[in-house]
Amino acid sequence: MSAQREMKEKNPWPTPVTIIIIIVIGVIAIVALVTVAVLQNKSVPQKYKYGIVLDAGSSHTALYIYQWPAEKDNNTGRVEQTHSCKVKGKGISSYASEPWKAGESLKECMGEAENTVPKERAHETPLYLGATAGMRLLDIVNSSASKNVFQAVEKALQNSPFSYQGARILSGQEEGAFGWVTVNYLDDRLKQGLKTTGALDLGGASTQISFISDNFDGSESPINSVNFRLYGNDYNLYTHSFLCYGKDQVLKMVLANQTQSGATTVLDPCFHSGYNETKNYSVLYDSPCVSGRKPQEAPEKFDHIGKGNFQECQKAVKSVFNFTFCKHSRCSFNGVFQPPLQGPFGAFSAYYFVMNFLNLTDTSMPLETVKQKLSQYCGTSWDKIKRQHPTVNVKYLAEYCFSGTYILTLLTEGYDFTAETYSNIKFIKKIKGSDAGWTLGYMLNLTNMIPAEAPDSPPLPHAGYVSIVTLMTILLIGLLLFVALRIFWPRCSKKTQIV
Ligand SMILES: Nc1ccn([C@@H]2O[C@H](COP(=O)(O)OP(=O)(O)OP(=O)(O)O)[C@@H](O)[C@H]2O)c(=O)n1
Repeated sequence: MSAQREMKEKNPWPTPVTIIIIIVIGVIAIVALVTVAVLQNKSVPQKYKYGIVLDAGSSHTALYIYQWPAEKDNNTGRVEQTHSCKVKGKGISSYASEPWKAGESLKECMGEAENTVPKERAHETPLYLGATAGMRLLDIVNSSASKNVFQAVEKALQNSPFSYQGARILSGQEEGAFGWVTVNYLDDRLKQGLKTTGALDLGGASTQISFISDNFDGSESPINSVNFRLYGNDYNLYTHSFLCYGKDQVLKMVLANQTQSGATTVLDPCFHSGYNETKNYSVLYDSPCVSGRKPQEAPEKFDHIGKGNFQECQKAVKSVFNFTFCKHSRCSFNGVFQPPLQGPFGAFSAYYFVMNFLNLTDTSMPLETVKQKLSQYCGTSWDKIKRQHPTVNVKYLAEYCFSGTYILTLLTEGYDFTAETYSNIKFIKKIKGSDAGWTLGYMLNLTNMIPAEAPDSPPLPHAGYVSIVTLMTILLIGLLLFVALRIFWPRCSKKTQIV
């Protein structure tokens, strides 16, 4: 047979039935992938767990409610402040002579807590009360009065629907350390093992400084050392709390220094000219921070008259610091060891209230300019100040010149911030919606919400998972398009074959 050339067209692809099956499987696969991706990323209605902390400070009590995703309380969910309530009236230590009022005072804020925490969560919501320097001082002068106040407070809290976990006085060291934990937790520095921020807390009766220093391992002054292991990282924190160095007690100490002669008139450079109030010697000297120093021949009252002079005020404030003795290699003041300052600092509580009022929270402003502005403010007459701030509580208003001067003196002379390092301080009230202060750190610690070791990460991060699903979907669509082209435009896929 002679060689015959037979031109024969042959389609190399599967039959239409096979192709339809492939398309159907492909479509099902895409639908399944998209459904899974959508379901994975769908925002399910979030359920929360709650925790409540009462900060019983020297000047006032505040209630904070925290929440975190219920399914993530195995240390991975973010805890955030969802509500806060300022208790009306003074701090619980001021109810020493009528303790039942301390319990009564909490009722309004406890009511707000009941309205905030869902009823079904209340019984499992831990409730803590921590008292700070006001109660520390009361405990020193009258421990039975302090016990009575706690009893009254406990009674009020035990009657709440929450899971009451107890009320106690925090040590100054705890107050400093938990403030540091709060700031660094909220900044996400702990989980990521980043360099930490120091914490500066100024209250009414005490002040705290806490930071990590490469030059501090706790050996020189063990009482200033707190060790943590958090998310797999070790921290050796330097912390110190100065009792009596909160701004209300320092004001008493400065005034005590000015009234040692038992005078009936005191010309005070830290108060505005035109300020004139009659005050009681016994009220001024009622605190253990100045007790024993009341002049023997003191009259009942004295006229507290403002002079409005920043430089003189600085001198008067400096007189409450002792810089002359130090048995360590270096000290801040009053013989307290302090390693060299290191890193950025967050300054909160009264640091923020005062500097914010004075419009001096911008620390990029040269320190000299800050002093000039404060000097100008202190030199303004009391009448003008009152006219300029008609809505501000007059008690606070009268003290801002003194408070600003004390803050600058404490930071620069006390802790040794310089013109260069002053800009390392950031005056803060809140971080990502939660107040800076010891309460959050305290709750995180008591509820074991910060693990010592880093939690295991999932085999695939969320972003990786979404990328893989997207890639596979694109590939499948491409494959289906390719197959469809082959079917509907067969010529594109036909090749002339020579058999
Ligand atoms: N707008 C405001 C609010 C408060 N203050 C002052 O800030 C201090 C209160 O700070 P805070 O952190 O609330 O202190 P306490 O917790 O009351 O005090 P401590 O921690 O020492 O017990 C008080 O001196 C108060 O007069 C202020 O100057 N301006």
